Amino acid sequence: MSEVAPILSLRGVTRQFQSGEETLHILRSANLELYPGEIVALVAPSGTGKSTLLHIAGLLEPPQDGDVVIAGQKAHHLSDTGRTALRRDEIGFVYQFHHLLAEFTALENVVLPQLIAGVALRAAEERAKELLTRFGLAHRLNALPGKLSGGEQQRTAIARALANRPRLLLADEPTGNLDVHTSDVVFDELLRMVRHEGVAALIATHNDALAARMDHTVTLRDGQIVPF
Ligand SMILES: Nc1ncnc2c1ncn2[C@@H]1O[C@H](COP(=O)(O)OP(=O)(O)OP(=O)(O)O)[C@@H](O)[C@H]1O
Repeated sequence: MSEVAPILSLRGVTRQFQSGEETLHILRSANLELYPGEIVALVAPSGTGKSTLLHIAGLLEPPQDGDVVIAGQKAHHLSDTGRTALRRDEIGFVYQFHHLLAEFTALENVVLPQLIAGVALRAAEERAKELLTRFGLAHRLNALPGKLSGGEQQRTAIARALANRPRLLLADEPTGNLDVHTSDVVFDELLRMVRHEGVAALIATHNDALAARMDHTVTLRDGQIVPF
């Protein structure tokens, strides 16, 4: 039997920014391996590079050095189109703010990424209903985002991120915009859903109690990804 391969590998990933005269060494040859179904918390102080790391892992920006490997494919060997397809097919993103399309209903927001990926309308609607129902939103399918509560908006955004059955979920403070109680509930639902779907997840949070619910925690120290 072959060994299980990581769904995400970061190898020697380096990213620096120029701030006036100063060079900020945010990632210094950082390494990480995330295996299928593994749920890892990324907890580090503000400004240490969590969002930068998630952007690079999600192929939204390239590192200055090093490799990002998603599902066995080296991102820098791919064309722009290839990277876009890999991102669309394998990666779901959840941000602190939901970024739902305001003029589309909750259902349509979860259907749309599937249509873009080539899924037929009826199958996309089935999948969207299944996900939204699992998030307790069966009665809100036709609501516009502006009519949803903050928790409902974020549940819809999570359903959208999972719609195309990604093998990797990247989340940046996914409940950071919600009140403490709602954050707690939505976070539990997110984890339950990620486990149910067998998705590997890297989730940045400032909240140690939320981090403790994941499989393990890493942090950023001197530009390296290390166990917390
Ligand atoms: N495009 C950019 N140009 C210059 N500096 C940047 C750029 N993007 C990020 N930085 C700097 O890099 C550092 C890391 O930023 P990043 O947003 O990754 O941190 P973070 O850990 O996610 O912070 P927070 O928890 O506050 O969201 C910060 O000092 C930030 O100012």
